Amino acid sequence: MRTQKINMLGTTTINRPASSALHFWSSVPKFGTGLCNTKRLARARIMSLGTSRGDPEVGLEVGERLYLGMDFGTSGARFAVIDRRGIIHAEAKKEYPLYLSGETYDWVSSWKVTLFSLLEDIPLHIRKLIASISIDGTSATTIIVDSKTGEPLWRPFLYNESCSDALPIVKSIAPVNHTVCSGSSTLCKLVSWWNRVDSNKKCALLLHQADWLLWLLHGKLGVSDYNNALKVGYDPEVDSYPQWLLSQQYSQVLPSVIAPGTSIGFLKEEVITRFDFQKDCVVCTGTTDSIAAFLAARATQPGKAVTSLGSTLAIKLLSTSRIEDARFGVYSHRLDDKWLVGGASNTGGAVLRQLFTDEQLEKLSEQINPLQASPLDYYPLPKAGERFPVADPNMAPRLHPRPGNDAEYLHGILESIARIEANAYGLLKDLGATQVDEVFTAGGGAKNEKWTKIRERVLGLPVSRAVQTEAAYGAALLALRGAQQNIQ
Ligand SMILES: Nc1ncnc2c1ncn2[C@@H]1O[C@H](COP(=O)(O)OP(=O)(O)O)[C@@H](O)[C@H]1O
Ligand SMILES: O=C(CO)[C@H](O)[C@H](O)COP(=O)(O)O
Repeated sequence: MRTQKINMLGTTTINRPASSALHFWSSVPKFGTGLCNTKRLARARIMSLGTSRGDPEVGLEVGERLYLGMDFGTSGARFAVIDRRGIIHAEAKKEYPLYLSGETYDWVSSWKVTLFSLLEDIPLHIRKLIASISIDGTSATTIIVDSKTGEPLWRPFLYNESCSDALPIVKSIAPVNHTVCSGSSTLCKLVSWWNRVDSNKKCALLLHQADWLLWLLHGKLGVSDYNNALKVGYDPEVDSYPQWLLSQQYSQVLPSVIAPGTSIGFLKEEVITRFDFQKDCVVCTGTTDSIAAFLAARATQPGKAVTSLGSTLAIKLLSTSRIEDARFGVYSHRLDDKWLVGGASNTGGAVLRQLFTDEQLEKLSEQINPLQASPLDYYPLPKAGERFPVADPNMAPRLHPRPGNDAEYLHGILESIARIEANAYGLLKDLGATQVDEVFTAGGGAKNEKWTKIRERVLGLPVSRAVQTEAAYGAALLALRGAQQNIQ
């Protein structure tokens, strides 16, 4: 298992952002990887490794605390530790160890091992200052667990798994084109499991990946957040499960739901002891990975959007209107008093990783002229199945004809993914969402400046790398908010 230490990100002068409709998110100053104040960074690093003696230079006051965010993405997990100003004091990432269990991977073991291994990677002096923790995970990644022990009763359903067998049943109970009316929805996964002859229904409880990981830390089974619970049918507008769902027999397995970044309780004693956390360290509800990436980007005005170019392409557009239409894989997550409209395509980095290493991507991208359109027309998918802006579980990948020159091939793939992104934003506009006027990029693809220029040309919009590109930073902001609410 490889732990890759990401360089400590620099800090810039504290920007007091203009007032914004998004409450908390605009109250934490923006820090970026931009003009790094190395002196301040160096002192921050010293401070975070020493005891907190307080230092006006980097803003750490005596006794000041830190906030831990963890992102469990598709290919690996990351953490970021920030202070109340948003300065990063430690971060790292780790690929999942893979354990084969018969024909399939034991993802639950991979996630659990990675969780505790990353906690070990946080320097002890920083761990001792952490006041709250939050975790984001891949959306609709579903684990059915024993409601008494928390142990999984079945293998997890991953975020992009489609349980089309359950779709007719789900469509028969849910409103037309509701978010759950997609084979990859959490509700389809639950119904598919419930209808299995060997499902142990008596003591079952449904959790999402982030919920289960957080449970390992706080020990209170059955708590989720209204972002993760959206795709099982939770209605974040009325803050409850709808009656058409509560009247189903399997509603007994649904978790309770509270807002993201809400304190659930203190760390379990065994976690405090094992990792030397403070006894007053709280664990807060999390969110999904693409929402955490949106939070990290600090976009606070309607019309701003974040495209997460990770293994998948997940789009989040801040909108004053709520849109949902399962025919196209479009749904709206709640963010305080606004809506994050979008969806997640299966195109993205996973296809690139099937064809090129990260080093090859860098080398080949250098040869691309982003201002020149590629004539190649692909629909890049890692395997059959697409969720958004086309919702078709049988959609086949299109990656041919392959030119002899790999740089040309990559150019065609990057441009084709950009066209999918442009179609997605056009669809959101046609469905009535606030018109996008600027796109920030998160995820591994955000580092590719040639791709950013291709996307800017294809989208016809300003496209830039988000100030913070890691979802773990967004999860740390949730932990910070949870700690501040806990004090009030
Ligand atoms: N230079 C690059 N250009 C485009 N994509 C890249 C580049 N480097 C890495 N990637 C892609 O980034 C993806 C990993 O991003 P990440 O946000 O870590 O994904 P996830 O969180 O979904 O696991 C990989 O699929 C990889 O192909
Ligand atoms: O693609 C994914 C994994 O990275 C998830 O589906 C992504 O989280 C999008 O889901 P949501 O919009 O609910 O956050």
